[in-house]
Amino acid sequence: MTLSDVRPPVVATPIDRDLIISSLQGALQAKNEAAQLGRDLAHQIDRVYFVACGAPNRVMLGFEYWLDQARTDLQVKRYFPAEFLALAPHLDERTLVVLASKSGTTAETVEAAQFLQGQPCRTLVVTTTADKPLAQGATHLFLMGETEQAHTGIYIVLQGFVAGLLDGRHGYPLYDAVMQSLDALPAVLVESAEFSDARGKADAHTYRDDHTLYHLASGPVYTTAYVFGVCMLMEMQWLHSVPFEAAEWFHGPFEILDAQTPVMVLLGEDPSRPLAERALTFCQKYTSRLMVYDARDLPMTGVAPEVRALFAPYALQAALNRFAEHLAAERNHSLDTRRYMWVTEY
Ligand SMILES: O=P(O)(O)OC[C@H]1O[C@](O)(CO)[C@@H](O)[C@@H]1O
Repeated sequence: MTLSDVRPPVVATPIDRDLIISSLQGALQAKNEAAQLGRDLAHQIDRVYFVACGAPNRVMLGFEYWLDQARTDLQVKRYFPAEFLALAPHLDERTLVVLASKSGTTAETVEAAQFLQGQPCRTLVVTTTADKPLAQGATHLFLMGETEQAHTGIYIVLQGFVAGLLDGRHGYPLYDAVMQSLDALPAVLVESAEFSDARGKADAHTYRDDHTLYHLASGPVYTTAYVFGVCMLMEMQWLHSVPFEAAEWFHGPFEILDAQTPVMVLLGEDPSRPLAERALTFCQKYTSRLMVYDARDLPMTGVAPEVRALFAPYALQAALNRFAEHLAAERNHSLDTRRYMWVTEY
């Protein structure tokens, strides 16, 4: 008898509206203070470095995109903590380094924070609770509280900060819409999950025996392609699950496609959407095994129309979480299983 014979079968976790909504209350409160800090620092800083691993790093990718799109004159860069330390970019009193971590314990991120304590720059840290190693010594600390939704919580806090920063520095016409819509985001996550649950179940059944999956997305929606493709399907399902930037699809990767290749295309509502649509048109021609998740199909109730594009990656993520839950059940492979991460020395 093997271990899998005695373990209970994996089941998809039901959508828990109250848990999702209550888990994000700390982040929603912190975002107001973060927005105020953004305004306060608007003319005190010239550069913002975003530093994190994994999913929080890809949340920051979205801010890089939107800060560019807003034509800010701030210098904005995003780093993995280990690269940040190895490169040691310019730091001075007009530099803000933003660090975020769901656990607050990720070694590379904590090491970067410790290094920064001896530097002339400011730091802004987002994590869960004050006892976490990452919370120590930050110039500005934002705590979400223990949460099941730390990835979205980090987004909420940093979105508040970035909205305040842009408004204070350049004037940001979307400021009020962003801040009000953030309050609706927890319910939007529930809504998107409920809206997509049956479809996620069907897709999980269809693709249960595939070991390779490609994900295509453009602009800020690449955050979702990465978090779903890598942090969920690679890390939690051990699948060969590869996210690609749609902008690069025609520069090599598309050669992998044949009629049996499973591809997921994620469509957002930001200016990069036509890039993903172009990749989709190509995929429709050459593979019959295509999944399209389009933010335009999601109601996003309570999100102002003019800021739907900012929220689309998170609404899509909530939809895809249902696919992951059902895939875990179909494959009888729990999303909590790790063989190396937090288990071995690395
Ligand atoms: O947000 P944290 O706790 O720093 O964790 C980062 C880790 O989380 C993930 O984003 C997802 O599990 C990993 O890719 C990464 O190692």
